[in-house]
Amino acid sequence: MESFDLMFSNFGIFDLIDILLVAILIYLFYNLLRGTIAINILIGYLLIYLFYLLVKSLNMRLLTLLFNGFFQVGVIALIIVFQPEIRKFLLMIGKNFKLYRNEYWYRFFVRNKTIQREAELAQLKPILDACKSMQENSTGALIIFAKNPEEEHFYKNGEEIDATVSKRLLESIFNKYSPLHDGAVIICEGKVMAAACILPLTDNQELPPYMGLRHRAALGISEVADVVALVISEETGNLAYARQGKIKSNISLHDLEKNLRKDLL
Ligand SMILES: Nc1ncnc2c1ncn2[C@@H]1O[C@H](COP(=O)(O)OP(=O)(O)OP(=O)(O)O)[C@@H](O)[C@H]1O
Repeated sequence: MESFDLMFSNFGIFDLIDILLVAILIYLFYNLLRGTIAINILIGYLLIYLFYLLVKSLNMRLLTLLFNGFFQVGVIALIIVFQPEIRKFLLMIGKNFKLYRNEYWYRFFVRNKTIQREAELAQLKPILDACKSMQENSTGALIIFAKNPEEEHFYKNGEEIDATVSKRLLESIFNKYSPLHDGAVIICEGKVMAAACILPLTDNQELPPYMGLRHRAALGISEVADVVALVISEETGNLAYARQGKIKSNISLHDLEKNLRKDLL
């Protein structure tokens, strides 16, 4: 009881902040793992650890020795097993930091708002027009908006295009008779960089059944790269929008424009 009192007599504001920060980190990490098979791996690992504590307290030497060896390389094993999740986690932190040093303030304070709006609309118009027409014709499409072509390697497996974005170009690529219609188109800095790209699929198990491979590829790439992924469903013509490992389905063209403006421009 005395040691308990002693422990709390030293408890200060920084301890409270410390605990809060750890709780936030655990919550963020749990959020990343939720719905993926990684959460099952973590639960398995924790169960083995509990079993290890049990055999240790019962003084079962042979089993303790065995588990000791396992847990000595535990941290390295965890880093290897959770490598994709740790990567996503770091990416998430980096991205949020980047938000503060983008051109938001410059644009907000310095540039004339009308000119800015016109320029933004001009950039988005061919994409929005193509989406509208593909929606009406129920043409399936997967479009990735990348921010930095140098950083991203996921489109290297597709067909390099490097052409200015236009409505007709997007429609031609996703026309079901086009040899390039399968896979994703990558747009970066106003250019169609590549088409027919194969993207990593998400292993999220909470997706509704109507989200097939196209949606899984959109969500998958948004989990591992700083991109926006847009899906037009071939079956329903619905639009879905994925970013930072989250996907919103059935969004309107108006919401699409708003989101693209917010996330890309
Ligand atoms: N790994 C991948 N990377 C990029 N595109 C992919 C990938 N896997 C599948 N696709 C695309 O998704 C198409 C198949 O989509 P599927 O019908 O499974 O998806 P969906 O999410 O149900 O969408 P839809 O509502 O359009 O049917 C393929 O023809 C291909 O163009």
